[in-house]
Amino acid sequence: MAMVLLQDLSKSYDKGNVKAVEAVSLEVPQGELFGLIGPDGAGKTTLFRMLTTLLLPDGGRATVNNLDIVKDYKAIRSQVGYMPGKFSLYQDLTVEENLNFFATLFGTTIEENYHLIKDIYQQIEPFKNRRAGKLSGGMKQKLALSCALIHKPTVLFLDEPTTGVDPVSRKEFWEMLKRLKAQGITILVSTPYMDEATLCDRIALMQGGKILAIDTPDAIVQQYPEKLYGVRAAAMQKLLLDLRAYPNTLSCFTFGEYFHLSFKDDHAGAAEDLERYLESKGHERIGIGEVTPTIEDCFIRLLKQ
Ligand SMILES: Nc1ncnc2c1ncn2[C@@H]1O[C@H](COP(=O)(O)OP(=O)(O)OP(=O)(O)O)[C@@H](O)[C@H]1O
Repeated sequence: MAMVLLQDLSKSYDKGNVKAVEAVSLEVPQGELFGLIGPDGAGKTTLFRMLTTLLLPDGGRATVNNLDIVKDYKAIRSQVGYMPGKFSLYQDLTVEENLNFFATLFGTTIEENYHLIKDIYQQIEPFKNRRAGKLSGGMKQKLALSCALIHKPTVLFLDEPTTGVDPVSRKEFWEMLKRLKAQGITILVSTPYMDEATLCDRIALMQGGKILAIDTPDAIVQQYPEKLYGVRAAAMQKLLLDLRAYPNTLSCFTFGEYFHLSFKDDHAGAAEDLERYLESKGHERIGIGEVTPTIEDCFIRLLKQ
């Protein structure tokens, strides 16, 4: 069963001048951990705000647990958990007061659903009398997730939950998400971090309000159509110019300490031909080797199409 269903969902701002979400269609089955991957401004927040009924769409339709996001907004609000991108809890309330507040708002108590948040909340419980505004980034994130979970939602929307959080807390956070998924909660999570894409069951790559690709992370990577090579040399700036000028270069972009390159004609010996060309241009310490594409490579390729 589709727990979240979007059909041509659209939203624009500034009298239609900014198309934040453009005719997005997708389906998330019950119990899936679904990732919305895209850079700042891709439209992730707008999409989440429509699905959590905080913003009205201006085109298309969507349902959450078979409830219409416009007509059935009240019912949806009691069923979904939402962790907005910006820290949205009450900074002057303590950890426990914040959690109590959200529990009361949804007509429940901390005790009733403690089992759901136990794993997460236990880690911040020693600081339960501390004001939320005085917590570290990782602790704020755990409190926000506890508050989003306290009413036992069927669907959880997490907008960039790991942005600005240290790598250890990020890893812990994804482990928590896996445990929540195991309890049958459907999770939609957005992130600008490509490495987190591989932790999702399926992902949608989003840019400029549109979905560029949607599939499992493995399938997206396997669909990369060309062989990809990592290239480096002593003078990287000159290398980029020379690689771009090389007649057999199909695409070339910066990737960590390398340039990732694919050939127009990837014949046997194409890499050796390139090496000779670079030597003729005076390059030293040249390294060329085939690399396995990552989600980030796929994203960059889609953006250039
Ligand atoms: N209230 C608004 N008024 C006008 N334009 C807006 C408004 N909110 C968002 N936008 C624009 O809509 C587009 C999508 O923004 P959105 O916040 O949904 O993207 P995002 O992927 O969540 O990125 P971010 O992480 O920066 O929030 C951007 O071009 C943004 O500038």
